[in-house]
Amino acid sequence: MRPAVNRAARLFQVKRPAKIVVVVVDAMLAVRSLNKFSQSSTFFFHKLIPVMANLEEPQGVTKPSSIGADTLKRCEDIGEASLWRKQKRITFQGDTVNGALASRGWNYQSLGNARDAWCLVNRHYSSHCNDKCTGELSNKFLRSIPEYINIVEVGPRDGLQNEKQIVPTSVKVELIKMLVSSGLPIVEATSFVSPKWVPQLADAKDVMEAIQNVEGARFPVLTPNVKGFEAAVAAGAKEVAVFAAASESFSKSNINCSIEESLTRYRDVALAAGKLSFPVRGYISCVVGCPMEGMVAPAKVAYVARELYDMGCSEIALGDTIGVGTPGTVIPMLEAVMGFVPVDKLAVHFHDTYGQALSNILVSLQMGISTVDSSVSGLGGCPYAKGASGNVATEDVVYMLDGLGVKTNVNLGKLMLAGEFISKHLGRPSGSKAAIALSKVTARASKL
Ligand SMILES: CC(C)(COP(=O)([O-])OP(=O)([O-])OC[C@H]1O[C@@H](n2cnc3c(N)ncnc32)[C@H](O)[C@@H]1OP(=O)([O-])[O-])[C@@H](O)C(=O)NCCC(=O)NCCSC(=O)C[C@@](C)(O)CC(=O)[O-]
Repeated sequence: MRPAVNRAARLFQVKRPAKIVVVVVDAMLAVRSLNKFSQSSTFFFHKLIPVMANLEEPQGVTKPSSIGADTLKRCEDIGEASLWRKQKRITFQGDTVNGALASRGWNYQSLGNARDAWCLVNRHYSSHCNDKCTGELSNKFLRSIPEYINIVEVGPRDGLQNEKQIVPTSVKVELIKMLVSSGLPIVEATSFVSPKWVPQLADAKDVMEAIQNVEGARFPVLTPNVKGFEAAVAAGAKEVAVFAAASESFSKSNINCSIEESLTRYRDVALAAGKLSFPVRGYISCVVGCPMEGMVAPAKVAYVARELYDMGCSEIALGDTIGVGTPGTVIPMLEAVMGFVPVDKLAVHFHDTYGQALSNILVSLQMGISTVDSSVSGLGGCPYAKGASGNVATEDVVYMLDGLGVKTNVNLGKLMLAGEFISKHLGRPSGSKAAIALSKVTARASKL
């Protein structure tokens, strides 16, 4: 055995042949018991030994050497045939499985079995890009994507505003706290709008007061006029958002005035905010399509964007309110807006009505956008845009960005807990495909 191990160590430049001895016996048993690999001694020496020898030994988690054939089989059952081949990535660039679990907000003990945790981590990280593109993003399709993406979580505001049943203030506050603890840097907390228009957010003042001591995130709120701005400031808000539209009909139905009238109101809000040095975000709804007018011309969006930027908005958020956009319409719209507003001042806000949100986000990132709005569990829909479904789910966005190797600072495990919390309260399944899929994996793993 020893000469074979030393040969393998030399062949693969593994510096710790002793570690190979520790793992080799169990590994041989495991490999032998897998029908698929039983004939494959080549696989064993060329792939398995070196990658196993490089594994760190995580504290409290079953050692790689004691992962038995049954676990391997089950991993294979859940699509993890590549587990062994991808083994090296389980160290998370020098981290241990334990650390990796902690960084995702999972505790291996809660999974019931450390081996499950090992599988889950590897499974979970299947969204990561391969080693070739990690870090440098050197692939030509990914090169232009920013290294860090700011996620603006709009669930407590955009996500809940359309809910028929009034969500108790305490639930909203708990949701916000859970979202913050997942690492989200910006959580849009509520709106200071007319309670006659949006009854769900009539408790805006109470929500703001309850989160005054919550640290670690910014909490912008929507204000449609100076009255709303003053109420927001009195309740402790430190930054606000105004919301215009690129479609006259939508402007009328959403805020009961024309685009020009809304811009006049927002200049007043921007002026008042400027005096307090508060940032103002400027939303534009219907940037590619309107529920009443149909297609919206990019030039109209560019015009409103320029007006909002000129009045002092620090960021312009481009909203596909009814989720009809595709990269085919989003790209020309972004091109038009970028003629007037610097790309680092732009954010994208996609609803997922037609299942296009992630592809639209991806092209936006490729065009240099580094701020993306999303809503936990895909909650949402605008009360004044019939048929608009939820915003793109934050879990899905984080999963994709993880896969691209883009930093977000968001812990997907903790984010999923926030999603579960609010979905449970609303009595319906999560609207996030990633959250549903990952929960199934967790449930299966806990049965192993
Ligand atoms: C803009 C208004 C107020 C105009 O509403 P109005 O009826 O034209 O205004 P008004 O000045 O005649 O006031 C009517 C009543 O509202 C009160 N009022 C007036 N302002 C406020 C205020 N700030 N806060 C609290 N109360 C207010 C005002 O005092 C008065 O009370 P009354 O005398 O009848 O008792 C109304 O249309 C409104 O509140 N609209 C909000 C609609 C909304 O919140 N829509 C959803 C947000 S936008 C969105 O979701 C899209 C986005 C941002 O996510 C991006 C995307 O996806 O596209």
